[in-house]
Amino acid sequence: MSKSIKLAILGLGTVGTGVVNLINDNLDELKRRSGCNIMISAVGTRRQRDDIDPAITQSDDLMAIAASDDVDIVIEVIGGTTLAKDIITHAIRHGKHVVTANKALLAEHGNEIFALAEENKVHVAYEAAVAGGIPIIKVMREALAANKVNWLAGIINGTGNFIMTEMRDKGRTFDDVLAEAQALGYAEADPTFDVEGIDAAHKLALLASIAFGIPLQFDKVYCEGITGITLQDVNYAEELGYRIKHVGFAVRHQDDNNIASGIELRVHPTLIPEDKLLANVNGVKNAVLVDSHPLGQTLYYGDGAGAGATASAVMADVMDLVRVLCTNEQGHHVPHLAFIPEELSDTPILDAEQMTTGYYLRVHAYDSPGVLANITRILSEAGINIDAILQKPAHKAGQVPVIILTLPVVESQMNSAIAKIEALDTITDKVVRIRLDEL
Ligand SMILES: NC(=O)C1=CN([C@@H]2O[C@H](COP(=O)(O)OP(=O)(O)OC[C@H]3O[C@@H](n4cnc5c(N)ncnc54)[C@H](O)[C@@H]3O)[C@@H](O)[C@H]2O)C=CC1
Ligand SMILES: N[C@@H](CC=O)C(=O)O
Ligand code: NA
Repeated sequence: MSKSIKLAILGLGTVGTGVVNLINDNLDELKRRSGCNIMISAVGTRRQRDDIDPAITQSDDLMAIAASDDVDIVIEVIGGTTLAKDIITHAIRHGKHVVTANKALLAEHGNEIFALAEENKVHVAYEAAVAGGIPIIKVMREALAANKVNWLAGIINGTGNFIMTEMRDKGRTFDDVLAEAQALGYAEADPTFDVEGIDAAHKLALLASIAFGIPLQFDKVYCEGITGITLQDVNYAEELGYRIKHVGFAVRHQDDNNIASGIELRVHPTLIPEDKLLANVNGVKNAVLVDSHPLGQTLYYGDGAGAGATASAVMADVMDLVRVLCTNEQGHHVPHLAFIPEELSDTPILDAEQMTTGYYLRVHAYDSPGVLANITRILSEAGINIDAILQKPAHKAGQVPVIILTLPVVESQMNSAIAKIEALDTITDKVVRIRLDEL
């Protein structure tokens, strides 16, 4: 065994403990695959843990560990965007390679962190930050490196997908399933990030950057979560042959010369035909569908959250670095992006109003003659094609829910049509809209 590589694990929560357990369970595999001796030299923890090997330093001084001469790779799994940022930049400045699961930090400050890593010739690896255990960053960086990515669509929040699946299949309440997702270690410290789509938006920003070779632009991602989805909509969608999933889309628009003219970045609930693979990704599973040239469509599927899956991704990055450190004494490094060419550095992220999708509309109207005709007239005048209509029997005070599926339409057109529908005297509530994608 040629060399020893020393790891520091900062944060012993779900993921940190998962990494310690993985190393204990699979040490022989790790050594055999890397040809190196891999050891944990320090852990950063608030309280001393007696289940940790006494040979490993335990400290609550995370900044000191990050700069320690006794550490080659710093694994940041405390989460958050303040202390985690200080620790990571401190580690980079001290020449440490960094492995992190922290998508919130990278989505918000990744451009600066990757630039600092470049300057210091170290690597910041983040496989665990996107789609948990699915090796999607590795796929983008390595397996699809020769392809041009046209678009990708992914179910990239395990907690949200777990909640939607349990609600649909078992009729459980939102709060009950969320509490279970927290107990299972799937949810973010602040679960609003999961259910309001913010976590998925963080991950989409990272995916789009690596897929299209553009800077990280989390602030431009259109973001809607799952909190507005009711069981009623789930059931109506099913009657029409669709499942509702929370999906992140990154779509490259190009001009006639094949130059990127704009990029769509959006996360929101969407209807997917029930026979499509993405419609059948359930529970804590994630999946990312990538359409690239010349390969075509490929799908990546697996656990999107949880200790074991996330530790697997963290250690995949560690193994990459260990191989490099063991074979190259000069400290070879792999940049996040080799460079961002001038023409890509300011590719616009399109406004949500310019995006085109199909829609599921649920309109509540008084059961009076001509009401349906009025709605369909407004849609037709707005140039919106109806794909299906379902009129349910009146259920309260003579109100009828009318469900409409439309063909793809530009969002601004739909906004003005919905405003006109809501202005009709016969309409009793705000129109519920969920986007629909045939994928
Ligand atoms: N749980 C999951 O399935 C996944 C989590 N992640 C990311 O991994 C990171 C960690 O997530 P979890 O392990 O789930 O969170 P967690 O809350 O279970 O663990 C964080 C740990 O860090 C410790 N910590 C925080 N500040 C500290 C300090 N100053 N000194 C010492 N210890 C400190 C906390 O006490 C806690 O034990 C987050 O960035 C999260 O977004 C990424 C993919 C999946
Ligand atoms: N909270 C996240 C954890 C993994 O990234 C999720 O549920 O997907
Ligand atoms: Na991953």
